[in-house]
Amino acid sequence: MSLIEVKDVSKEYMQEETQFRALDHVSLSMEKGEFTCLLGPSGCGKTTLLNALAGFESVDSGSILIDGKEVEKPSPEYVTVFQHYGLLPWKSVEKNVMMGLLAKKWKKREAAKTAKDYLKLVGLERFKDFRPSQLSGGMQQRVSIARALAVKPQILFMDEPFAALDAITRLQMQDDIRRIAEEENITVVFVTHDIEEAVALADRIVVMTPNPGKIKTIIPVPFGKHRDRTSDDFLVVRDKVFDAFGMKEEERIEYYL
Ligand SMILES: Nc1ncnc2c1ncn2[C@@H]1O[C@H](COP(=O)(O)OP(=O)(O)OP(=O)(O)O)[C@@H](O)[C@H]1O
Repeated sequence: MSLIEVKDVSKEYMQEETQFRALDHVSLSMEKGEFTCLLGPSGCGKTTLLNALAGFESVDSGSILIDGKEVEKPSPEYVTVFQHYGLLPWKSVEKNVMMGLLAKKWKKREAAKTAKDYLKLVGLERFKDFRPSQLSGGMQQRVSIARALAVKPQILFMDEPFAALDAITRLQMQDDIRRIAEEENITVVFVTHDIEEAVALADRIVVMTPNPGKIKTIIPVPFGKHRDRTSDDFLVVRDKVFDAFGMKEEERIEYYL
């Protein structure tokens, strides 16, 4: 059995007195340790699906199972990282990272040690006494990732976590999260609308389309650890994704002829 199983899930919202189908018969499974990107344009239901997986939202029909159990509410085994870092501004970086551990009734000294280890993992050990406002956006997102990882989640849900970062920091963060997920054997479900980001990160890319939100296709990314954004293999997979969205250059040229 797969770690995550989404079976024939549909979800509708009321919009101006009409029903809007945000997810339409979505089925999908994800294996332990797999890095899955949910990719698609705005409004295709990526966040709705992620929130349903993380237990923040219910679905109208179908089922979502994690480890064989129906998802009914958020679980401490699964942590979500959002686009906005959600750090407490009055607490130090270290104390922010310790929060989840203290909530799990860890002793202060052990929580501080683990927080230090994870701050090291994201390259921020020497900033442990800083306040979040003294850090750049990329550094703050690293702190929120350290906080998420410190509780050793089985699954990490990430909703466009790098969307607010500059292009260079974003590339660096992509490499970091891919490396950390592998090192810690974490199952990651990552929402993005950036095709290159999905190819750089995923083991499998779930291509979604809107109106109603559906899975169009699933594209495997056979690179494992080695992700060279300039390699021919990378461009081939990227092309496949463009193709899935009907955006390939040849098609456009043909159209203009
Ligand atoms: N609470 C809500 N009430 C009404 N409609 C909603 C609600 N949440 C989402 N929707 C609608 O459901 C559709 C899917 O939204 P969702 O946020 O899942 O898309 P998305 O693919 O994550 O988009 P984006 O990339 O812009 O974040 C959208 O058309 C949105 O307007």
